[in-house]
Amino acid sequence: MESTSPAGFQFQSNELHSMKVINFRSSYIFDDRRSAVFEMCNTKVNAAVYGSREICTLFSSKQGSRHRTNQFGGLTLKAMPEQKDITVTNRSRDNRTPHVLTMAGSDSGAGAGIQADLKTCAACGVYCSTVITAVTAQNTHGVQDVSILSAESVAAQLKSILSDMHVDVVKTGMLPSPVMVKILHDNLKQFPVQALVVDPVMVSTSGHVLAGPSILDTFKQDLLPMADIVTPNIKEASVLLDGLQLQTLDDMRLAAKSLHDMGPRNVLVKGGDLPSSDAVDIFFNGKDFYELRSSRIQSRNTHGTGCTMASCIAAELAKGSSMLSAVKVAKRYVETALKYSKDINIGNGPQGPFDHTLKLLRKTSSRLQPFDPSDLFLYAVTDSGMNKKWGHSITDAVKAAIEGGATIVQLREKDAETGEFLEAAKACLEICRSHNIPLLINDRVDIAMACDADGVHVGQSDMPVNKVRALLGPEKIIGVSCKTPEHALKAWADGADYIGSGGVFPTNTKANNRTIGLDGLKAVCVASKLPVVAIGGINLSNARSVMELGVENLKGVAVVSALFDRDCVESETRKLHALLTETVTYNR
Ligand SMILES: Nc1ncnc2c1ncn2[C@@H]1O[C@H](COP(=O)(O)OP(=O)(O)OP(=O)(O)O)[C@@H](O)[C@H]1O
Ligand SMILES: Cc1ncc(CO)c(N)n1
Ligand SMILES: [Mg+2]
Repeated sequence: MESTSPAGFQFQSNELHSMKVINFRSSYIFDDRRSAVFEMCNTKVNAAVYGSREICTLFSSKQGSRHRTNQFGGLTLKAMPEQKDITVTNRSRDNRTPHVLTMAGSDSGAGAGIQADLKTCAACGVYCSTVITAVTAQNTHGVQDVSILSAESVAAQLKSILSDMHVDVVKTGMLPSPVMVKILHDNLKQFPVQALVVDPVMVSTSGHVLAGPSILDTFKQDLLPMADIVTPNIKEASVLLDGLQLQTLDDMRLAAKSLHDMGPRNVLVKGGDLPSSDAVDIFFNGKDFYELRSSRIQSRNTHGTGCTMASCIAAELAKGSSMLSAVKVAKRYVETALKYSKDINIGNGPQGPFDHTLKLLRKTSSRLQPFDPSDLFLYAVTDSGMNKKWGHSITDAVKAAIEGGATIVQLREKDAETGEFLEAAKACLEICRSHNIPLLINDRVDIAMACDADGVHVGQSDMPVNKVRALLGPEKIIGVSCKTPEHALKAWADGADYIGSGGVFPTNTKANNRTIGLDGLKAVCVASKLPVVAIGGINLSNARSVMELGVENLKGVAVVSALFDRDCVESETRKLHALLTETVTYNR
């Protein structure tokens, strides 16, 4: 069996049973090789894995100085979800602060460059250190001066940070001379990080050249192959592709593919400068294309959107997000920030900055972890009637489900009185947070906001997903019930994070609910660009048939009665968890 980590790194074979690996983190290294950094809770050392995609060699690391250890030499790893002794996951971080290092130019007007990166990371709750490559004199009229820093200064800044601090993700912006790419390469070889986000900044929006033609070959030959994602705008994509003209979404897809062939693992071609009514970006991961669409905000305050987008992607990756989730959150973040600051008035020129820190105005969420599709594996949905029947309090029921192995919880209290529901939600949230399990609220956006739950699940006739998103902000989890491929595609376009599809089997929990069967579920999964959780009448006797559909997007099952219409919720959950774990390969 083979498992793909959230960061897309693959392992095979099964020789590692006694070692518990927590905190998987992929990073690129050198000599065309990828590495992964592990922390072993039993050995209490950091270990890095250097190697090709299949065979990995473990290195241990003490206080930053990495040396090879024979104990792990040549070891082949298997991430085996069904065996709890190896958990390849990116969620446990020992309370370490997620950290992005930005290597970019200073923008005196503070809308783009280093200043945008610092503000974006702050708004995302991520620490940001800085390596300044150039100092620009820039305002809302344009760029008046550029002073490039010496190679020695840039090298010293990078080393200073990387030799001391634990950096999760490096993000690059303005790299005005080829030697800076080499310095970056050499430093990352010595101090590997989880991911490299490359914003191939070349020209400012006002038309000023920020990195001249001399950089082009280095970008193509050295920088792009190192990148986990590269984020060109239309003009930069064109320059990188020898003047290819980009006018349509199909052109952008073609460009994304050609850029991917140059070595980066993911490509985002940004369409901010395309004259269309929506702002559409194309994301390509080497396999699938995703069209990321948001409304175009009519505003002069769009200077620095590109830097902001790349920093937000880096910040989300540093928090442990998968690449696609990071890009989606970043897209929403830019849209929300532009909307929020569309009328602010800074400077007299044609290109104003926007306010990155909008989120500081909101209470920041106390849950740092982003949504991970594997959270949908065993999705527990509560039911007040069932709890009453068995004499369980809602908190006891939630606790028991989590202890039995539930990976996400939804409170579905159809007939609860609002004040009571809120108190119950707050208590459940405390339990979920202590286990690092996301808590969603069915339908009631107001309750979710009042208790700062991790998200909301809505049905087709509840509040529309785009309205829920506007209320909850870019980071919260939104799920939506879908019965058809059309519903699924709309859910993606509206900005949901996952879909629940069913009823797969007949159920008493929901009156007048049409059953779509396994075939209906499969059709939705195949069409969906979002992860899917199956729901409706799923229990110990039929869960296997659901998981064995073997469709990639199907990440788990959502269950009400089979967990909560029982005397012992914990043991029922445990049984279902064990059964699910036994079934087909799934991605964790
Ligand atoms: N007016 C707008 N409304 C909504 N989204 C926008 C708008 N302008 C740009 N975007 C989005 O912002 C992100 C950055 O894209 P853009 O093409 O502007 O990058 P860029 O040209 O590198 O930015 P800059 O050079 O100003 O830093 C993309 O997701 C894009 O779709
Ligand atoms: C310093 C700097 N970096 C990047 C950009 C691109 O927006 C800019 N205008 N200035
Ligand atoms: Mg732009």
